[in-house]
Amino acid sequence: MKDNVIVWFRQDLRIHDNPALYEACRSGQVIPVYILDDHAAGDWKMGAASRWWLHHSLIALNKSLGGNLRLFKGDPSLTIAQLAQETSASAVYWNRAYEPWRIKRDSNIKLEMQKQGYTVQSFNGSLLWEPWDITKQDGTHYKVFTPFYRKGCLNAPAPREPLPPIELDSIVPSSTPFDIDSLQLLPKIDWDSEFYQHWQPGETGAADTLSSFLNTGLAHYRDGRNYPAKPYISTLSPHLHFGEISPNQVWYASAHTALDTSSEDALDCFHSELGWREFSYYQLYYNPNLPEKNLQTKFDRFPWKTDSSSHLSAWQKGLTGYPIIDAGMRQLWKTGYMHNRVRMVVGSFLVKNLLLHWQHGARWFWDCLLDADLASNSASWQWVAGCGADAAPYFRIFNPVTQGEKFDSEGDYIRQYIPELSNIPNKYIHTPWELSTEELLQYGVVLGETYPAPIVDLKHSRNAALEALSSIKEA
Ligand SMILES: Cc1cc2nc3c(=O)[nH]c(=O)nc-3n(C[C@H](O)[C@H](O)[C@H](O)COP(=O)(O)OP(=O)(O)OC[C@H]3O[C@@H](n4cnc5c(N)ncnc54)[C@H](O)[C@@H]3O)c2cc1C
Repeated sequence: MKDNVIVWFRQDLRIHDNPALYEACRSGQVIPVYILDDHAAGDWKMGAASRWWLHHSLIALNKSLGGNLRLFKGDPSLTIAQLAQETSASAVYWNRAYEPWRIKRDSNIKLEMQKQGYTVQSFNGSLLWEPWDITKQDGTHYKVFTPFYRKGCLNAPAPREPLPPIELDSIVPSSTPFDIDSLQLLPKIDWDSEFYQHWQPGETGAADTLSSFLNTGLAHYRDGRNYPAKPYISTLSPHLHFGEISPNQVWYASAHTALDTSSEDALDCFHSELGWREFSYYQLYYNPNLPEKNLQTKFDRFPWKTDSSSHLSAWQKGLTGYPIIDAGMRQLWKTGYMHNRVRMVVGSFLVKNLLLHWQHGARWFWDCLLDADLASNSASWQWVAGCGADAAPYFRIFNPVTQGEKFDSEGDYIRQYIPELSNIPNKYIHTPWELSTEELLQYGVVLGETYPAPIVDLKHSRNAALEALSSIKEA
């Protein structure tokens, strides 16, 4: 008779290429479990959009596990110890997670369970390279992306190839019903209705999304990825965040497709974006304060505005009067996602034109993004604000009008999310205020009524940002 092994699912909600599950299936009878732990997560417990995704992803995972996923809520150290006793398990396996609160919690659980005689093993199920495997020649860690990725990662041993499929005939049947509603993950207000049109959480949805990207997006990715109305990005981020697909599966599947279609150039670009994901985790691992503290401490003196409420609320609601900003913020609210180019532009606008602290933005994204990820969100906001490790220089201020004109020249993205501007001609779609009141009326727009007038002047706010920056330089 084989031993019982608890497999603790976390951000690896898949059965394929899941190292912990794979090893457990080889060595024993599997007891699969998911535990919602809002307590240890503290300030970074999952936001509303992530909870929606998790709800559906767990349903999909439970189906793949033949209805045998055990669900719990609370302190995992107690849950696992109790479950191990009840099921006479001899081992606990999980795939590693890298949030500081998880590292702390998991290390304690490992120690405690080992003391009690259990075998505890953790595996790499969500990164291409472990942070501690990528170091400079002098043993220190990288601070800048390009050398991290090109010298560090690409010269390290290649990422592990996806594991062979497993037989799931060794799962111990669950005696308790799968009560997903007990986790209370779905929003109480009806705000998620559009999510269903855009997303299919779960491993099948992840595989379909990857396959559609490989068929139609990858070859155009290098340039196409900058245009928010074009279908050349993968939209894999929530699937990757919840581990419904591994980065290894994505890395190797895209490499095979690129080889078949001679798209090596596009592949290099796509792989380097996966590299940014690795770099975000790397930064979080070496800077556990990344979500809360400026990496460049001189930004601690930055004179952020404190009377934030009206501008912040206009930004959150997509009512700033700058069409590309408003389209992005509305895309986020409606679909739980925002295109990367637009994330950078709305981030720059919040931090540089409105002079609001990047943490306001990071918090709002945390609640609204389906792919909200502590590593990528924190590292990206620090990058946008200019205070991160390898950040966009603070003086590089995205101009929302020129960004819109360059990357959405026909206004397709704007019209999709701001229907009240849909009749405005392309020439003015990014600058409706340049039309006269009569002309605007012709297109059904009354500035300040049907669509807001710009809430700040771009030139003045840019100068104010540069002045604020020079104040921290001189201090
Ligand atoms: C202010 C700001 C906040 C962000 N917050 C998050 C977040 O919470 N979660 C998140 O997953 N990404 C975040 N990103 C990074 C990026 O915008 C998204 O990963 C990307 O838009 C997801 O779309 P996609 O899957 O189509 O990406 P693709 O372009 O198809 O890229 C493939 C994968 O590579 C990874 N990736 C791509 N770009 C980046 C990047 N710049 N940084 C890290 N990983 C990247 C993602 O896992 C993505 O799914 C943020 C970016 C900014 C500017």
